Amino acid sequence: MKIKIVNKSKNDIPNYQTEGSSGMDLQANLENKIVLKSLERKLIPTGIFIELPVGYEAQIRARSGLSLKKGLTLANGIGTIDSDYRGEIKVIVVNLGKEDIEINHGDRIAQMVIIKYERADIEVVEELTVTTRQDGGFGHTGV
Ligand SMILES: O=c1ccn([C@H]2C[C@H](O)[C@@H](COP(=O)(O)OP(=O)(O)OP(=O)(O)O)O2)c(=O)[nH]1
Ligand SMILES: [Mg+2]
Repeated sequence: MKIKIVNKSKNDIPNYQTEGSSGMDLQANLENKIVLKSLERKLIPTGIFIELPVGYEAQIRARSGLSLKKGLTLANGIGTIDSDYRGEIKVIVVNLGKEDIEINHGDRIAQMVIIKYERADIEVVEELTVTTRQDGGFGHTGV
């Protein structure tokens, strides 16, 4: 599938790092470096604007290396980019580590995965169908 990208950043367009990567890395587009204190969160611009076909979303996800090594993750878990959004893609980072984290221009701070989604028509009912599980959850089958 194809998406349209406008690149207003001073970085290259986002790209897949390996043949089988599902996410393309997003780079920070910054005039000055940002320092994120422990538990601090900030909105990081990318300078990237995309247009997705209807029926597709983009998910912004943390990069595991940064999460593990520095505690840099996303405050919104997974960011959702709607197919009708035409604004700049921004990344809501949070420092879950104890040390300050420096973010410099060009740093690959997150990754973007393009996903097909369904929109549901809602049928309001009085009862749901019975299952073996019923309301069991949250570890009711054991850990
Ligand atoms: O990590 C993110 C999450 C969202 N967005 C942009 C694209 C998305 O289409 C829009 C709205 O995101 P979302 O629906 O998650 O936020 P909201 O708080 O529900 O805002 P809105 O009322 O504008 O939908 O913000 C980003 O750039 N980065
Ligand atoms: Mg919303």
